[in-house]
Amino acid sequence: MTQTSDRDILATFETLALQAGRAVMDVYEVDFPVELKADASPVTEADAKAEAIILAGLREAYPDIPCVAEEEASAGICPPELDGLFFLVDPLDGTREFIKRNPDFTVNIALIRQGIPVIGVVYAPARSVLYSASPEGAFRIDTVNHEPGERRNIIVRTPTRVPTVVASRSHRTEETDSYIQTCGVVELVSIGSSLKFCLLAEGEADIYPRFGRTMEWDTAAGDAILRAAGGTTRRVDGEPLTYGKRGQAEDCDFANPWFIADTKPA
Ligand SMILES: Nc1ncnc2c1ncn2[C@@H]1O[C@H](COP(=O)(O)O)[C@@H](OP(=O)(O)O)[C@H]1O
Ligand SMILES: [Mg+2]
Repeated sequence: MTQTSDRDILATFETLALQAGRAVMDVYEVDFPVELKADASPVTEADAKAEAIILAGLREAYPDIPCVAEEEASAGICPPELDGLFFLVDPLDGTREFIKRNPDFTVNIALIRQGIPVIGVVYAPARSVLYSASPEGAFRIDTVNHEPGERRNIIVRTPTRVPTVVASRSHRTEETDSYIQTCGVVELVSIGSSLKFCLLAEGEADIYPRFGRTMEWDTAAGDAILRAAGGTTRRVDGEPLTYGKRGQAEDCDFANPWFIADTKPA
């Protein structure tokens, strides 16, 4: 695929994420019911509306590229073949934050090529910031009323003497806490959602250890942004995290192993 078409894909991602973010905020600003999925995780109409906007847009623009999306996967809907190139969509990451009215929640769209997240957008509509990345670089875009504003290049920072560690706000585990204790003196920041990757990508944090459950759609877009900004995400054995792990033959799994994201390149 050419650089030009990477650019087209990124532009499509940005447009769809901004549209989905607007729909998410329309729900956020009024009272909304919360349902529980089969795995007991919460879901709202914002998740469904945002996913419908993103999937319709991706399928119209790129009908040949399969899409794996959180709400479809929860309903058992998965493309039969991924063929080394597919989209991963988490329409509302940090649903618990959304429900608690904490503005960390994000809209996430990624392109996976041969197991690697190469293009991604993460939009935090309640924070008015869109992160966007392709092999050409990573950007932070301030938004105004869900329209793109100033765009600036971002890169990871050289680790500071007292590193800043980011961890989940709502899903911390004992194993993550034990790992953080091995890091010595750190500044600890708790954030819900894929914004953790973006803080590393823009040089505001140094390490994101996740010794607990995540799915590929939770991490792919943020991981793409981190990689384009100079960092990467590795399994605990040190190998870069890969995508397209669909589990047993026919099912939708796409679970990640534990990982550590940091500011060192792959
Ligand atoms: N016990 C649990 N209940 C719900 N989601 C969980 C969970 N443990 C891990 N997760 C995953 O953690 C993600 C949020 O991560 P974080 O806490 O870093 O924001 C959730 O994404 P969703 O909000 O998209 O469902 C979900 O996939
Ligand atoms: Mg998620």
